[in-house]
Parts: sequence; C-alpha cells; structure tokens
Amino acid sequence: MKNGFAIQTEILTKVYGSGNTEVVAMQEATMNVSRGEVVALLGPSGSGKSTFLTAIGLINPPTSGRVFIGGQLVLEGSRAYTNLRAFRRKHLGFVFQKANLIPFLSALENVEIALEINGSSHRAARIRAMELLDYLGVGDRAENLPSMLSGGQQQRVAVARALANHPSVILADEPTAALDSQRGRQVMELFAQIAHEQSAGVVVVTHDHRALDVFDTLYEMEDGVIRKQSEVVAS
Ligand SMILES: Nc1ncnc2c1ncn2[C@@H]1O[C@H](COP(=O)(O)OP(=O)(O)OP(=O)(O)O)[C@@H](O)[C@H]1O
Repeated sequence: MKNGFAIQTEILTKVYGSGNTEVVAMQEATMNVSRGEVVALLGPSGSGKSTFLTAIGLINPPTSGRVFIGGQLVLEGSRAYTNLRAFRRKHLGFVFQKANLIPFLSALENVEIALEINGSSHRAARIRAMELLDYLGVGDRAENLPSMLSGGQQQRVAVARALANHPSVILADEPTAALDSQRGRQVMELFAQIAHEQSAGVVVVTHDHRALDVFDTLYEMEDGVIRKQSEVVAS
C-alpha cells in the first residue's frame, strides 16, 4: 500500500511518568512528510523534539497515536504492527549530533558494515559503500580512520552510512551541532539534495537557524505541540 508520504503521524501523544511526576512531552503531534521532502523541526530545549523524532524512528513509541511509514501502519500507541528492529534497519536511516563512527574501522568499512548487517555480500557492500562515499564527496578518504577526518568529513561518512540501505526515511538529530557554520550548511544542503534526489522523507531536528532556507517545510515545536511554521507566523 504505497502513497506519496514517507511519514505520516496521527495525533501522537507521549506521557512520561505518572501522578505528580507526569510529563506530557508530546501532544497530538501530527506531521505528514512527502517522499522527496526535507523538513526542519525547530523548538526550544525540552519542547519534545527528541520525543517526536524517536517516536517516528520507532525507538521510543508514543503513548497513543499512529505512525505510518511509506503508507504502512507501523505503530499504534506502543503496539507494533511489524518487527520494529527489522523495519528500522530496512527503511530508516539515522544521523546524530556526533558521527559515532566505529573508531578502528576505515570510512569505507564503517559504511560497508551497515550493508553487511542487512545481508549484502562483502563485494556488493564494498561497491555500494564506495559509491556513497563518492556521492558525499569523501571518496578520497575511504581508507582513512575516523580520527584522520575532520568533523564535517566524519559527518558525511555518517550520512553515507545512514543512506546505505536506501532508506525511505532519514532522521537527523542536531547533525550540525558540532560543525562550524559553513560545514553545517553543507551538511544541511546534503540532506535537501538527498531528499530530492533519492525521494526520501527527511526530518532534521535543529537549533541551527543559519541554513533554514534549504528546507522545504519548517515546523516548530513548543510544549509538546507541533505547528507548521506558516501557521506559527500567521497566528
Ligand atoms: N525518559 C523520560 N522520562 C521523563 N521525562 C522525560 C523523559 N525524556 C524526556 N522527558 C521530558 O519530556 C520533555 C521533552 O523532552 P525532549 O527530550 O523530547 O525535548 P527536546 O525538545 O528534544 O529537548 P532538547 O532540545 O534539549 O534535546 C522534557 O520536559 C523532558 O524533561
């Protein structure tokens, strides 16, 4: 059952704790991300951005509400409609604030391993990993260990790893926090390029307001509520 959406959420709510320690971290959060759309999710610290991202990333299920990925119902509250680990590996790519590369593997091997875990042969993994590093502009650093790469180069390798299995959804949590503004902008531009060229839905949580023009859509989260930026401006 395919439709034009990479991600759809219906009134996601997340409540942590109970009684007087109860925190409503996310309230009726609804967001539709098309294939090929790159979205920024902004908002102050503690507003619920990570809670939302980890819910659509199938890591931290919502208390209630539904998550669809590629038109398929995957979660309804904490009830899973599929094997979440396998589904995550196949359909989702994650990029974090720090590249989190395996320090004793080369850039190439860091990407290869993501493919081999998913069943690729060593030979096929090597070819695809090299293609990805070239695509991301770090092909010439393939044999280097992460410690020999700059922060921006490491982040590009992390993006290559996230793309390895052709995910339909890419989720990034403050991917430019450790980068200077020029390299941060390049990484944001890369996300836009990936969304447009690979028809993936991309959601980037960011505090970085310097490169917002690369995004198709901006959402703002405040006190657990998500609104599209145009609605924020209009109100
Ligand atoms: N495991 C948890 N148990 C209890 N409360 C939590 C838990 N995780 C998050 N919260 C609370 O939920 C709210 C939203 O947190 P969340 O981490 O989603 O915000 P955020 O917008 O990602 O913040 P930041 O930008 O600082 O990362 C906060 O009030 C936080 O304290």
